[in-house]
Amino acid sequence: MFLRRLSTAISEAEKSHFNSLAASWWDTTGPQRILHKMNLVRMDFINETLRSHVKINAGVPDEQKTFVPGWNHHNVLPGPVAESIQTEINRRIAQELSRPRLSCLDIGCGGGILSESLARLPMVASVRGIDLSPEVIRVADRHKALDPAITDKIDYQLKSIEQLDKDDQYDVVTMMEMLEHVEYPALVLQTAMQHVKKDGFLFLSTINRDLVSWLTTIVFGEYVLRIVPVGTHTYSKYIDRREIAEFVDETQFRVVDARGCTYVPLRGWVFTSLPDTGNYLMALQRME
Ligand SMILES: C[S@@+](CC[C@H](N)C(=O)[O-])C[C@H]1O[C@@H](n2cnc3c(N)ncnc32)[C@H](O)[C@@H]1O
Repeated sequence: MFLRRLSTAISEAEKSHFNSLAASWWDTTGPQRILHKMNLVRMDFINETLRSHVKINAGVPDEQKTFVPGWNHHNVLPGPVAESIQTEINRRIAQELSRPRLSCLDIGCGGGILSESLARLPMVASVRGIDLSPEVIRVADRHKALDPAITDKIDYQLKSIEQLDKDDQYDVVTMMEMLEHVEYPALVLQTAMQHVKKDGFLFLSTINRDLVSWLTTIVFGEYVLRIVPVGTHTYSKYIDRREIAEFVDETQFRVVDARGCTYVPLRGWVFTSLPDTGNYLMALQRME
């Protein structure tokens, strides 16, 4: 078990499974429809986290930092502040949120559902999407060309996480619905963390190993409702949120947020307050 969690390779069966889904990746009523629907909650999660951690004094010379003593350069204020200061802070937050400045890496990007949404955020300057399935990268590349507003912001590359240049670092690294498909998640996670800049974020979504997730993702998702093809998931590859926390070096990263999410028929994906049951999202921030 321990060894399984230390190497990174994806099995040939998983690889050909994703290649076979490539053609229908962008069909929002097809086999990947659950990823399309899920993308709404994951973008809310990413957006909220980035907005609440905007550094509005970044790049401002010390003498121009007019704010209250003890303020920690984030938009978190100690105690009551004058209205004019709050107005100035709000102005700078809005300015930062509309300035394209963040570089993103989307690991296991598939056909680019998340990569494209990231590229549409005004604060994002560039997105690199990597995946080891040639068919899905081809589909991602073709699809981004449909929207000139994002075409030049995204760069897709056919490569696995292990093939990334060691020195490549990004403000935001995402790894959505990927860890439950690799043979050895601990090393994949640790490799992903190496590519996060100081103060940057790693966002991931995956699935706990429990009865609820077995019932929702495999029994109902694959066999009863046929939402995803049979064989999409392997229960033994699911990873508990607590296991992820154990893989993380606490001197380097802190868990900023962890939220459960679940699919409600006729409503779509919603957040739950149960990150230890079923599907979940996590945000980690690099401190060192
Ligand atoms: C379920 S799909 C998720 C796609 C995308 N992240 C999303 O949520 O929309 C998982 C993807 O991870 C890719 N993948 C798995 N192991 C990988 C690795 N070691 N390096 C790069 N991509 C990998 C697969 O080829 C597949 O396209």
